[in-house]
Amino acid sequence: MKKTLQDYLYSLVKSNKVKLLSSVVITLFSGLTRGGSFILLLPLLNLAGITGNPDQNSRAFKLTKIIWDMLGISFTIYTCLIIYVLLVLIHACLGYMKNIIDVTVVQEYKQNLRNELFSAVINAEWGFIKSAKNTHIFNNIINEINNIGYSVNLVISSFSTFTLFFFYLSTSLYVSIKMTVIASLCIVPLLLVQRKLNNNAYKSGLAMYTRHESLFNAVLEFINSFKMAKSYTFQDRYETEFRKITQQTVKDEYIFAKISAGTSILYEVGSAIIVSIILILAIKVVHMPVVDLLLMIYIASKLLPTISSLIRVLQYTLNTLPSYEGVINLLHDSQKNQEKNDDKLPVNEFPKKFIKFSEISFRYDEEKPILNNFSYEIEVNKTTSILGASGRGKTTLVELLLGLLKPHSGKILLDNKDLNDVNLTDWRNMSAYIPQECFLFNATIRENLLWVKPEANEAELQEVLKLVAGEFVFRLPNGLDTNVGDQGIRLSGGERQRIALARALLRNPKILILDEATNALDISNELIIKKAIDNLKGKMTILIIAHNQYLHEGADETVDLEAVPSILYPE
Ligand SMILES: Nc1ncnc2c1ncn2[C@@H]1O[C@H](COP(=O)(O)OP(=O)(O)OP(=O)(O)O)[C@@H](O)[C@H]1O
Repeated sequence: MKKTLQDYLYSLVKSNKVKLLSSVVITLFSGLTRGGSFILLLPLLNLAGITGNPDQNSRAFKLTKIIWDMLGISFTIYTCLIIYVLLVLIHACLGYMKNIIDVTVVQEYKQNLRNELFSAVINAEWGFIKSAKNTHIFNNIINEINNIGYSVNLVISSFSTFTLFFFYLSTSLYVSIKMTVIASLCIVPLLLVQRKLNNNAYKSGLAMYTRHESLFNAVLEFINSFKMAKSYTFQDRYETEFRKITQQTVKDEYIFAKISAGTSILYEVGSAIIVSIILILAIKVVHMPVVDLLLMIYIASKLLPTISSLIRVLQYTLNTLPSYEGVINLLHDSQKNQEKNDDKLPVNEFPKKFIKFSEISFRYDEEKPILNNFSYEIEVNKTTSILGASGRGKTTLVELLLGLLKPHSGKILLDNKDLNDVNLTDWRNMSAYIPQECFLFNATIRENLLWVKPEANEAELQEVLKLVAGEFVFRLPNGLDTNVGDQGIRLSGGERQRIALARALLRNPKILILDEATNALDISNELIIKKAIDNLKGKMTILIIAHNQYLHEGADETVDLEAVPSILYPE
C-alpha cells in the first residue's frame, strides 16, 4: 500500500512538473495573502480599541508594525483596511489562476494515463487480449481512471491546505514554541488511532474496485445477451443480480462514509480537548498576553481542521489507490505482452511459393494441446480447404497464420522467412480475414466498407457488393448510407456477412481467409459467394473453413485436421 501510494504520488509529480510547481507557488502566495489578511485583523482590533489599548508586547502587533515600517506607511486603521482589501483581491485572483491550472493538471494526468493504457492494450498480443476479461479492460480505461482523477484533484487541492498548515504552524511557533510543542504532542494519539482507519479506507477501496467490475460486467453481459435474455424471459434474473450488486455498492460506499465520518468525529472532539488544554496552560501556566492568547486560540482552531482535512485527503487517496493499482497492473501486463514489430523485417512482397506450418505445437493451457508437431504447406495462389470437427483448432490455425497467436514451438514460414521475424503489420496488410462473428460498426454501410479502404470510390463499393450478393443494399431506402445499428443489428445475419465479405474484398488482399464466413446465408446466396470465390481462384491465396461441404468443392488442396495424426485433440 505504501509503495503504491509513493508510486502514485511520484507519477503525479512526474506528469506535469511545471504546472504542479506553478500551482504550489501560487498556493504559497495565496496562503501568504490569506494569512496576511487574517493577521491584520488583530492589530485592527487593537487599533479600534476593541481589545483595549494597543498592546505593545503583542507579537502580532509587533510583526504588523515591522512590515508597515518596511513598506514606509503609517500604521493607522485606514492603511490597515486598504492593505486588507488589497490582500483579499490578490488572494482571489491567485485562487482563480490556481483553479485553472489544477483542472488542467487533473485532465492532462487522466488523458495521458488513459491514452497510455489504451495504446498498450491495443498494441498487446491477441493471445493476451483473448485471455483478458473485456469488462476488466473497459472498467479500467473508463471508470477507474475517472476515479483516480477525483483523487488527483483532491491531492492538488490539498496543496493549499498544506500551505495553510505550515503557515498556522509557523505562526503558532512564533507566538509560543512551548504551547505549539504541547499541542503537537496532544495530536500524536489521534494520528495513532487514525492509522487503523487508513487501512480500512484502503480495504473499502479494494471492495469498491471489485464491485465496479461486477457492475460493468452485469451491464455488458445484459446488453450483449439482450435478445436471449428477453426471449428466455430472464429479465427478473438480471434485475435481481443487478440489484444485488448495486446494493453491495451502496454498502461499500457506506463503509467508506463511516470511516470518513469517524475521522471527522475523532478530530472534532480531539480539537476541542487540545484547545481546552492550550487555554488552561496559556492562562494558568504561561500567562500569555491577551492578543497572543486570542491568536493562539484562533490558530489552534484553524490548524486542527487543516490536519483533519489533510488526513481525509489521505484517506480518499488510499480509498482510490486500488483503482490506480488496477490501471497500472493492466498497463504493465499489456506492455509486457506488446506485439514487437519495429525491429522486424519488412514484408514487401507476398510469398512467391508457399506458406508453411513447420512442426507447430500450440496449446492454450498445459492440459489441452491443440496442435502438436503439425506440418503443412499451403501453396501460394491456391485455394485450400481446412476441414475438422468443431473445436479441432481451425480458427486457432488461422490465428497462428496471421501472427495473432504465437506457436509454442515450430515455425511458420513465408517462403523461407520465419513469420516470427517479419513485420506483422506488413503481413496482415496483405490479408483479409472474415471470422465467424463478423463485426460491423454502428455506422452506415458505406462507412463500414470504407473502414478498410478510405479512398475507395463509389464504383469500387458497388462492384464488391455485387460480387457477394450485396445488391440488397441498393434497394434499401438510404442505400449505402443506411445505418446498420450496434454491431449491425439492423441487418439480418446473412446481410451482415455479405457486407463483411464485400469489405474484405475491397481490401484487395493477397490472402483471403473465410472462417465460417457464409454460415448465415441461404443456399442461393451461398452459391453466389461460391461463384465469386471461384472467380478469385488463382488470383490470390484462399483459405476456406466451412462446415458446409460444397463450399469446399473445387478447392485445390484440403487439410483435414481429423486425419492429421500429429494433432492431439482436446478431450
Ligand atoms: N482463449 C482460449 N482459451 C482456452 N481454450 C481456447 C481458447 N480459444 C479456443 N480454445 C479452445 O481451443 C480449441 C480449438 O478452438 P478453435 O476455435 O480453434 O476451434 P475450431 O476448429 O475453429 O472450432 P469451430 O469449428 O467450432 O469454430 C477449442 O477446444 C476451444 O475450446
